[in-house]
Amino acid sequence: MTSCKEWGFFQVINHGIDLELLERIEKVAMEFFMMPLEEKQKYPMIPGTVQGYGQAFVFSEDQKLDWCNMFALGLEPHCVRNPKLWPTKPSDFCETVEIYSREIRKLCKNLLKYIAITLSLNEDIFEEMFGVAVQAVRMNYYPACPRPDLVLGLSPHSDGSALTVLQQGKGSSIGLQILKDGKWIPVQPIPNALVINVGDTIEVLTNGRYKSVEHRAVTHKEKDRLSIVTFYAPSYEIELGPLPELVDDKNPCKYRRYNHGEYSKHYVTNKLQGKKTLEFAKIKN
Ligand SMILES: O=C(O)CCC(=O)C(=O)O
Ligand SMILES: [Fe+2]
Repeated sequence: MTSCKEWGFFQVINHGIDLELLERIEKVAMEFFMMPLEEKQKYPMIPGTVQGYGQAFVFSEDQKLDWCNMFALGLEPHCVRNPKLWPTKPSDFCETVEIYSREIRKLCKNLLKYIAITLSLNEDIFEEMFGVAVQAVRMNYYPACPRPDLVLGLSPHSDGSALTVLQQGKGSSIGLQILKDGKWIPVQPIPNALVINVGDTIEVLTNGRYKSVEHRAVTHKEKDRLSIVTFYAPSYEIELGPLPELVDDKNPCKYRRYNHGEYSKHYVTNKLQGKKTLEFAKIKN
């Protein structure tokens, strides 16, 4: 957790999730991506939205695209689900996503407790504030790329979530990188571990004690890559800003209060550009 404050991310090995489940989710994700295009296109990501199969964060015809196919689904609360986008094939896809999501949700709740404890806050502070937390999953498939020097797998960004749980596919190429002191550092996968990213929402709530991590994905010449990414965030209805307990003379308030739904909308309607979306919340002197 201490390294997390400095780095904005960490890897958990003792996450308590059955390794068989981690394998199962990878299997159904890969089976989905390996289906013929016509099959996947039955679940299209409509431009300007982030659910379904396709490429998110595309806003103009001359934008250089990332080398990545995505398939994303809203999960919780149920009102964020679009049932038309839940695939019928592979046949165990939906069931596996449901079980996986339930386990990841428990993990997120636990991790938020630990974060609260490291800040000497009531351990339930985030849970009580978040309401029914919003959860979504995004599966990213990066095919091998003949010119990795010319195109990124996923452009630099921080996640708008409170926390993100990122599972790197077994046998995938190494592709996730984080920005630290102006340098891109590859995240070496630890077998069976899950990567946890601090998202923008935790940066705001903790008044910058925890900082969201800027990260990107690179492609590989010969190997493809899969990642399964869960975003965990407060309910869209809540108003949030730095916790008063973390604001004082030495730590002046760095972010304004805002509605989380508005922030989410701002996030998904802007290109991925490092931590630029967080400008939305920053108090400028
Ligand atoms: O594929 C990865 O490792 C990064 C994915 C990611 O950052 C995202 O989906 O937000
Ligand atoms: Fe991300």
